[in-house]
Amino acid sequence: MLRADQVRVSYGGGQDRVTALPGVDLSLPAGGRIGLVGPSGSGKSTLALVLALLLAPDAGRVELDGEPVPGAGLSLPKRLRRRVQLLWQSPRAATDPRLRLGQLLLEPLAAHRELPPRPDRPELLRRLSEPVGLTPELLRRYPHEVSDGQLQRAALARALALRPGYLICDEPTAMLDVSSQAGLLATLAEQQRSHGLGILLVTHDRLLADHWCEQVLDLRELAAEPAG
Ligand SMILES: Nc1ncnc2c1ncn2[C@@H]1O[C@H](COP(=O)(O)OP(=O)(O)OP(=O)(O)O)[C@@H](O)[C@H]1O
Repeated sequence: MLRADQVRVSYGGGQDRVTALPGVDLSLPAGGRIGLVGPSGSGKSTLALVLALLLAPDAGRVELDGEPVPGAGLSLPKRLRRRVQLLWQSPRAATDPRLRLGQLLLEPLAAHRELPPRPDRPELLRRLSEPVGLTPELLRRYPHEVSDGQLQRAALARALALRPGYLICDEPTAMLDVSSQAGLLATLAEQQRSHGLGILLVTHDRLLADHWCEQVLDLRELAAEPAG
């Protein structure tokens, strides 16, 4: 279970202070599929960053499989960081344009010193890319040589490379056309089933959330007091 307990986040200071999350609870079960909806500015992305262990809340706590998470980002031990991954809305903003897709997939493994010897890498790349439908030919291309849908698939394979227990998806289909959206959601569902991945789908699209998720939470109802 990945849990946010009375999580509070503010940005800025003085007159510019904005309370993005006023004290919010959310639980994402291992192997569960939870939707998070709410209007623009209600704090969905902020809560996504907190749950992805990238932003430390001002107050409240985050718990990962029963263990309190002490802080966020690079201050956390690698063994905690690898357990939760984030799939961003824009794959172009989230990927290094100088790396071929195959290199993008292997990068997290290199960062965690888990890259196998060179002769074993083609097999590893095949294992990472096949479930998301990327061909070896696409893996040789740079991000500017592929579509948004193909790049988002590479971003998903990259997020799954370290075999996380939880995946936070912040509007992952917003930049994609309808057929790429359906393909990505089908791949996510398959990962949930086959690997017991817990998935939080952040979206402004209530219909999509109702259709795809086992439970849908509205951030306005989670907030203990109105954001402002
Ligand atoms: N880095 C930041 N600095 C200052 N204010 C911020 C920052 N990030 C978000 N905010 C503010 O915090 C509030 C919540 O923003 P957030 O992006 O979490 O909402 P959201 O529900 O994801 O919105 P959207 O659906 O438009 O992406 C908003 O009022 C926003 O303007």
